[in-house]
Amino acid sequence: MTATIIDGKAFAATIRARVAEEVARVKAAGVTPGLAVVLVGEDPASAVYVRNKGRQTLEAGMHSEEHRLDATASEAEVLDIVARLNADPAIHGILVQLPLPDHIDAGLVIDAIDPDKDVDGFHISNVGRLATGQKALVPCTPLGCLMMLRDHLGDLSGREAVVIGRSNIVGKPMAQLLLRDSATVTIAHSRTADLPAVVRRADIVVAAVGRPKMVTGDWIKPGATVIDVGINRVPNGEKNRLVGDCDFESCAAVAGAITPVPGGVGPMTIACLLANTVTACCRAHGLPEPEGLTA
Ligand SMILES: NC(=O)C1=CN([C@@H]2O[C@H](COP(=O)(O)OP(=O)(O)OC[C@H]3O[C@@H](n4cnc5c(N)ncnc54)[C@H](OP(=O)(O)O)[C@@H]3O)[C@@H](O)[C@H]2O)C=CC1
Ligand SMILES: Nc1nc(=O)c2c([nH]1)NC[C@@H]1CN(c3ccc(C(=O)N[C@@H](CCC(=O)O)C(=O)O)cc3)C=[N+]21
Repeated sequence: MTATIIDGKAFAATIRARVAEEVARVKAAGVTPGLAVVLVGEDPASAVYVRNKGRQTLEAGMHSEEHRLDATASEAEVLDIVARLNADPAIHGILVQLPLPDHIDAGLVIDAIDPDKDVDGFHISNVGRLATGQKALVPCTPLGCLMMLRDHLGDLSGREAVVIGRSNIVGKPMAQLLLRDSATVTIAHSRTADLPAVVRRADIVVAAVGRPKMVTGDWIKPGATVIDVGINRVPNGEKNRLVGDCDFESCAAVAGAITPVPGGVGPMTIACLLANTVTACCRAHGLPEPEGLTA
């Protein structure tokens, strides 16, 4: 069997086109959705992400701003910028790029963001709202994965899903979203006993580990849908190359469908960030919410 390749890049372009339509509608009502990104220090791994984000925000017709601070900036300086953005009526979405330098408490900074502007969905109230089934802003990477799964599989109810990784930004919210869609969810991590056997049960595998090509084809149930969240830079001659957490060749030989890296989850993450910004803007102004762009 050879897997269908789920084209995240193409799917993300359709989401961004929908976002642009919604931006036009909101602008006609007199509001321009605005996204602010806060960067502390230079993280080379995040450079492409940040560049693409800024460009695509403008292309969708939104207002975009970047606030760059030196790596030596104090926690108080970061909190001060967040406070100003919270109070700024032109800003509907705030994203503080992670990781932050070690001397800054990331949890403190995230929880200082107005939850209604927290387009990453990392604030403790959004985490709690998602977990309790209330209206929330949902983390972009899991939201993008969910959209691809629904698009490819339709109804997810009753399906066996295994999420590998339990981070607050990917694994845990992914599991919450799958649970909300009535999948039977297992969260695996570094202490999971016999991980290959656990993954072999899955109709849906979401790999969010950060280990290049860890998941191999012999772990995959024939016909399963594999979502590869991993973004790993590995040396390739003079340059670096991006690979996922799944060994694409061997997994694609067994899976029913698989996302590539690059061109899978990454572009969907950015598209969902734009979608969350329009959603936050509509909620802030009491405008009807976009359809099909939320979880
Ligand atoms: N495409 C995109 O838009 C995005 C991609 N990413 C990528 O996704 C990957 C995961 O990111 P993130 O969640 O932030 O990473 P974290 O490092 O925060 O979490 C990794 C998780 O993987 C688990 N893990 C580590 N080693 C193993 C192992 N050998 N077997 C099983 N589980 C293991 C860890 O378990 P434990 O908790 O026990 O330590 C942990 O829960 C990275 O490659 C990252 O670059 C991240 C965000 C967005
Ligand atoms: N507050 C915060 N929120 C995040 O969502 C967040 C973050 N911090 N810090 C870093 C991680 C990583 N991340 C990526 C998003 C898109 C691509 C992406 O577009 N990747 C392209 C390729 C990019 C390339 O060529 O390097 C792809 O996979 O096709 C990658 C990585 C979001 N993150």
